[in-house]
Amino acid sequence: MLVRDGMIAAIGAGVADDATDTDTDTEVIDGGGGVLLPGFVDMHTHLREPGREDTETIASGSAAAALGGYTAVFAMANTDPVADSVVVTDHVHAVGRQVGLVDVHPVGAVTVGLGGTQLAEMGTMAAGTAGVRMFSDDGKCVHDPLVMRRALEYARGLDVLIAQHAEEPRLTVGAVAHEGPTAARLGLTGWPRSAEESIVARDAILARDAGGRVHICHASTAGTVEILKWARAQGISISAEVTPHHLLLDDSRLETYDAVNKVNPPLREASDCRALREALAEGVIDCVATDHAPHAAQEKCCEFANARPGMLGLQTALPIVVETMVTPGLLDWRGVARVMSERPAQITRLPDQGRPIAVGEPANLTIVDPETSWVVRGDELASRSANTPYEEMTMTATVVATVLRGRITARDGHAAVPADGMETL
Ligand SMILES: NC(=O)N[C@@H](CC(=O)O)C(=O)O
Ligand SMILES: [Zn+2]
Ligand SMILES: [Zn+2]
Repeated sequence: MLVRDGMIAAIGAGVADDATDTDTDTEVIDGGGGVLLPGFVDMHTHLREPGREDTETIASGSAAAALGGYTAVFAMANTDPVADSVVVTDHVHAVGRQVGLVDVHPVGAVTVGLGGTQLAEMGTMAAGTAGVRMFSDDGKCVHDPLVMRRALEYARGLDVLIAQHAEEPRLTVGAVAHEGPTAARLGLTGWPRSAEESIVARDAILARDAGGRVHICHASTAGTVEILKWARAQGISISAEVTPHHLLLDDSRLETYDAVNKVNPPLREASDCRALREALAEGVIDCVATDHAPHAAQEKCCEFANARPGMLGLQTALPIVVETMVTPGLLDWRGVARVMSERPAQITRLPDQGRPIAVGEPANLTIVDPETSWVVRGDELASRSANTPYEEMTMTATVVATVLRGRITARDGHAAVPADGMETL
């Protein structure tokens, strides 16, 4: 494949040789018989800037994304200050462009300060230079049904997406773990499946009547899958994502009380993992999103009940999709392109991501070596935090290179220097 001016210029035997003969500046990447995919798109990333730059910056998170094979990420709004105004969303977008390792699309908050009562100025955020196209109070649920209804009505008019963190707060007071036999035995307060499912069902019905598009963040239960099937059959505009950790891990991980396994929604049971994998294979769940959630060591190395929920995800997503979906035969590589790139780009209406690999298309690409294994070490990841539940685990499938509009943003485990030479990495 020949890439020129950020676009795919030619594909076929010999095009690279011809190019290097005529232009000595041409960079050559030998794919080594690996897999060429459209660059991944993450609908759910926490970059922690502004406010908690000690745990992640837009630069460090962008490097992690490029190393994970991503060419676009959506940065959630639960920063400090909250991304509930055009000042913050345009700032995040501008810094993302300056860094230049991945397209950073800020997510706008649905309600002022994630407070759940007063709608944020979605229209001005959508009209800003960032062109915000997705709104979410993620971290908190838009639990008031009237506020959610209004948000969906406005979203319809603006043609933007509302992404819901589905958690009925009255059912999760004090909850820190999946409600089931494991939590009962360990003495941890339970978070029932119904806390998620009741909101998913309610929001499907609200979206039907408002005519807006709703997206379900981090689907975690078999019951959510059943509700999604029902809603789709009704023709409701609903989409959903699943995280790598909910595909791979279950609540047996909590035995050690190590808070690295604490996450919202909580790790569920093995039967839920199976249902989520099948739903992703069948397209009932549209895509994989990381919910990359960096936290400082002191926020994780404490009593389980007091630890912050969330885990790193950008650099480990692909090998987990390979392990849970490709190796068991649930998805082929075409399917990986669908769930990691094409569907998230379609849901968020990104025009230049998740495109076919063809002449005239933008060169947003990921080259994967499906055979090579590596060992996860939190302190070696590009993130400023190290809260990975996969410490010392061997992962198979390695990102050889990531290309953003023709520029190599990651290669052989090294992220490119940010576009303007920023030193904040
Ligand atoms: N997933 C998490 O456990 N934590 C997320 C918030 C969220 O996604 O709900 C965070 O911001 O840390
Ligand atoms: Zn959430
Ligand atoms: Zn999140």
